[in-house]
Amino acid sequence: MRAPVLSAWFRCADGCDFRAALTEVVYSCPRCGGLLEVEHDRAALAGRSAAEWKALFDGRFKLGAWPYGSGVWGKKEWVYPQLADENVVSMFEGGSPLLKVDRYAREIGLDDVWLKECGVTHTGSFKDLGMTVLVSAVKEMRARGGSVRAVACASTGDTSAALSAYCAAAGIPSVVLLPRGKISTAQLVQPISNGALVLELDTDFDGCMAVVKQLSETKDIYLANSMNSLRIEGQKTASIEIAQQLGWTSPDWIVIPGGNLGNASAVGKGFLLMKELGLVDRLPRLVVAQAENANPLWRATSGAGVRPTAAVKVEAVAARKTLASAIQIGAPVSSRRALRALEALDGLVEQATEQELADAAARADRAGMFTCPHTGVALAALEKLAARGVVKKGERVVVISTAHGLKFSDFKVGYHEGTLPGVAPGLPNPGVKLPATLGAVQDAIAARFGRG
Ligand SMILES: Cc1ncc(COP(=O)(O)O)c(C=O)c1O
Ligand SMILES: N[C@@H](CCOP(=O)(O)O)C(=O)O
Repeated sequence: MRAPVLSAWFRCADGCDFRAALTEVVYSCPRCGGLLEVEHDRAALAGRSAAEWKALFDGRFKLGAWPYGSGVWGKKEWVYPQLADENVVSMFEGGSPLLKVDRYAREIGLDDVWLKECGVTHTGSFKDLGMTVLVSAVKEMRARGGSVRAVACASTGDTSAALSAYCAAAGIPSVVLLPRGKISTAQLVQPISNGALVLELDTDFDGCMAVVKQLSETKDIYLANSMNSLRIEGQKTASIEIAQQLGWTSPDWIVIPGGNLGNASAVGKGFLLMKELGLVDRLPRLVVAQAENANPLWRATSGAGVRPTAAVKVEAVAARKTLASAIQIGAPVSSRRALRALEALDGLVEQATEQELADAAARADRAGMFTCPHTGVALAALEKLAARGVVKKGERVVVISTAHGLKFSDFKVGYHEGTLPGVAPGLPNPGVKLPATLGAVQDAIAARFGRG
């Protein structure tokens, strides 16, 4: 079979006829101001059958000649087909485990729950999936003599970690704008270590986002946040991977935590493309979970008794402090994209209090996981939906775990020591401090498990 010629380009996601090459420095539609999306030549993609695509992707999965063993670049034809291989900047991202979490499922009254561990990756969060694409695109632009001098982002910690690592690997300068004192130490030290210019601003994430948008108006500083739709192309491979790991089937539900809301649209985009090209025969339903302290999408939808559709308008809120610090976002840039995905995937929006997210994360950990607080938000949402009978026994659920729990060790320690503000831990397990004697140790074992 002769391989079809594939290509992708930017187009206005809000329906204007604006179109631009992926090597152009542009993030929103110059005509209507809407965000862009990457469009693929879908007729050319349909030139290969579903069986051929599955065989190609399966043959490369976590194997194959560089860079095709990467979970993202193993699907290069669906991501950025015309990118030169020598410009790919990859850390072998993707290919993350999909765990069947039976003990946890039983505890919450379900029986087919899976955890997609997107945090088990080079910089410890799902942001690597999109950042490999964006930084590779920048490398390609610079190789062609483009004007980009540095790449910049606003961040609550994970985007900045990914940006700085990929830029360091490529030898491209990076600049990160962080809300001072509002991200974990582990996240702060990542861009510092990778040599980024780390700017800690006296504001919150939304304030940093406003500054970085202005900063990137000059075409020499390239914007790396998910409003840049190149990121979405990489992130959408997580949904393709989920279907692949489930034997090319869709689960009934996908549950994700939402902040700036790029990832909700990425999940939707991946499933819609797979359905269109026949790799799966149905779509999952999508749940976006927000922290109650930073819940603009929830307020505009479930909180107002309104079904999430593209017509809904999301008002910005002042995001309050939450243990799920990476989603402390009040003015999500991708709310329109997320609403479109929610509409297409018959989705709904749920929220979780600090107590609920902390206990849900601890419950999952007690069943062998090690979840970040954002994944705690998603799990708490799932627990509430299961308790209300919206998600039912017999239905297959995939929860996307977005970051590694080790980035949030203060959250874990605080929970078990009972020092988290506003949280009375339901499942505390603090370390037991003892004198160094056999008797003391035997007594502690007996106190927990009884005498043998
Ligand atoms: C760990 C983590 N989980 C979830 C999210 C939410 O993703 P999104 O901003 O794409 O909604 C973020 C970032 O916002 C994050 O860093
Ligand atoms: N949680 C994010 C917030 C920015 O999101 P982005 O996907 O739009 O870059 C972070 O880690 O910075």
